[in-house]
Amino acid sequence: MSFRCKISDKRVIERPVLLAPPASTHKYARGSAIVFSGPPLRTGASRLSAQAALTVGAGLVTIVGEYEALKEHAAQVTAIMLREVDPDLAIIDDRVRSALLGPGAGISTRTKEAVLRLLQKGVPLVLDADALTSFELQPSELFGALHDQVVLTPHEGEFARLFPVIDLADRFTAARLAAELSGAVVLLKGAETIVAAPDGRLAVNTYASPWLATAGSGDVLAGLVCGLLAQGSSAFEAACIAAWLHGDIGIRGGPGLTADAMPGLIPLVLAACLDKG
Ligand SMILES: NC(=O)C1=CN([C@@H]2O[C@H](COP(=O)(O)OP(=O)(O)OC[C@H]3O[C@@H](n4cnc5c(N)ncnc54)[C@H](O)[C@@H]3O)[C@@H](O)[C@H]2O)[C@@H](O)CC1
Ligand SMILES: Nc1ncnc2c1ncn2[C@@H]1O[C@H](COP(=O)(O)OP(=O)(O)O)[C@@H](O)[C@H]1O
Repeated sequence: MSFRCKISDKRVIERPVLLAPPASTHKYARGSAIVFSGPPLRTGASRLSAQAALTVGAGLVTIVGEYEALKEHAAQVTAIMLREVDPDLAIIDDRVRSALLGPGAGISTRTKEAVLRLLQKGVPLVLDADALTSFELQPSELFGALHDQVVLTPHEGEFARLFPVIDLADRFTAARLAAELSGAVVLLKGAETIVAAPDGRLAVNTYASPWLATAGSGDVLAGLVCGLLAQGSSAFEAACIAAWLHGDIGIRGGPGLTADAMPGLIPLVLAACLDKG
């Protein structure tokens, strides 16, 4: 594992410690991640996620999608690989350590089916945005298929759609109940981000900035979680570390910060976390 997660006695997430990869490492040892693309003209969100996953340290990141969508990505990315999606998801082979689905995916039966197929693969998984909202009418269908290496990353709107029975007035209790109900780690986004695991672990990230409230910011966060899962962090730790790193991106970025600029700040954030010992 590349990061040590630190949480205070008061359940506040602290600066994580980044361990440099061993001299003998190679890109597959650092972890291979898959990010699912949105359809043509909706590819930006998944691209932001993929850039964040790669920059936070996954050894390889592949964007998977339909051919016309990949053409858009090809005009924008270089280090990130592109592969056409196949119906059986054979792309999720033994080397793949994490996946992300939802940013820009579209709210549809197609997205729902893709989520359920992906969950059957058992790979550590981040479900964000439209992958959550697509289950608004039948959340139990999603909950029945989740496993404990899944991280759900709703903002309050998405949370209310997926967990209509849970009152958001107390966000700590809401996140804890949602993790229990769904059986997955829940990262509830907002000015304070709460992370809850089905086994009762709970943490909060207060180290953030309102400059993070900008379109695509959550897509970057989802990509960070995916990139950390690829490197071997557990679902709960990946969510906690990502929330802190994302907060630091916001603090460093400050006024004028856009999601496009966020991946470029990640190396500075990582350098400040690097274990010098
Ligand atoms: N560059 C891009 O391509 C971007 C694509 N995005 C994608 O656009 C799609 C829609 O995502 P959105 O999050 O905009 O919209 P949603 O489809 O989640 O709906 C937004 C609605 O949710 C409600 N809501 C309640 N609490 C909220 C909160 N805390 N934050 C935001 N909305 C809240 C509001 O009523 C708002 O009208 C997703 O697939 C997302 O990944 C966005 O992430 C923005 C950037
Ligand atoms: N006022 C705020 N203070 C700190 N962080 C915020 C604030 N508002 C939003 N954020 C963070 O910005 C991100 C927004 O994500 P999201 O709502 O999914 O946007 P998008 O869908 O456009 O990517 C979340 O990580 C959230 O925690």
